[in-house]
Amino acid sequence: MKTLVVAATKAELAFFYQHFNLPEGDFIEARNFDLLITGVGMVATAYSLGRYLKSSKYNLVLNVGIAGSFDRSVALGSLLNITEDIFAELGAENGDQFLTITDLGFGENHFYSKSNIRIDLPVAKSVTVNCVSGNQKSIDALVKRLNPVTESMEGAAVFYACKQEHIDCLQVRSISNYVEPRNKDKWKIGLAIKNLNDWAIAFIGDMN
Ligand SMILES: O=C(O)c1cccc(C(=O)CC[C@H]2O[C@@H](n3cnc4c(=O)[nH]cnc43)[C@H](O)[C@@H]2O)c1
Repeated sequence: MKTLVVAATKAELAFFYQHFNLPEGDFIEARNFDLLITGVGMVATAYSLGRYLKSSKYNLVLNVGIAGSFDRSVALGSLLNITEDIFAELGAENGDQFLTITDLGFGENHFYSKSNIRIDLPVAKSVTVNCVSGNQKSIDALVKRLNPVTESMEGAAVFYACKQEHIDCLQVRSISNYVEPRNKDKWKIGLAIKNLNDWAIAFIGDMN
């Protein structure tokens, strides 16, 4: 059985590709792990994992990527172990009230990582969104309703696919920005990607 390393973009694993001397491509089979680049967002992620998880080859999915933090005490470039992830927008508005897909009786929107592998990083709760939050009113509403630490565009989709296929899953996110009205000049993408790749290289190295 193998580990499947999953990221939304190749750029988020640039140093990992270099370190393991991986060829270009969105699905790569290495000796000790496979790597899958899904594309950004929950739809691309679910489609891609649906294609590749069916092979029954994997005992662990490791989802890695950058993310925004709602919590200003989390330093940009720091890594978090996301153990809980929620599809924040999946449901229905009922005036000022938000009804989750569970409230509507159509399924689940809240997922947990399931793995016995201990990783030495602070744990955090995340939300997964289609639209990166950049409006102070919607940010305040999201924090009030779900109190997340981080936000990504894929995490809960990975947890969902792994739950469907009964495969253990870890999600490690490196904080590239604070969730605030959009100002990409303040994002520390390079630092977040470097720290994420150093961690992923060591993790995969230690496992094999
Ligand atoms: O502009 C670049 O150089 C660049 C390089 C690598 C990746 C990116 C991305 O924008 C990746 C999109 C990816 O980032 C996650 N993300 C990061 N911050 C947030 C956020 O505040 N809210 C939601 N998602 C965020 C997300 O998972 C995307 O897949 C750019």
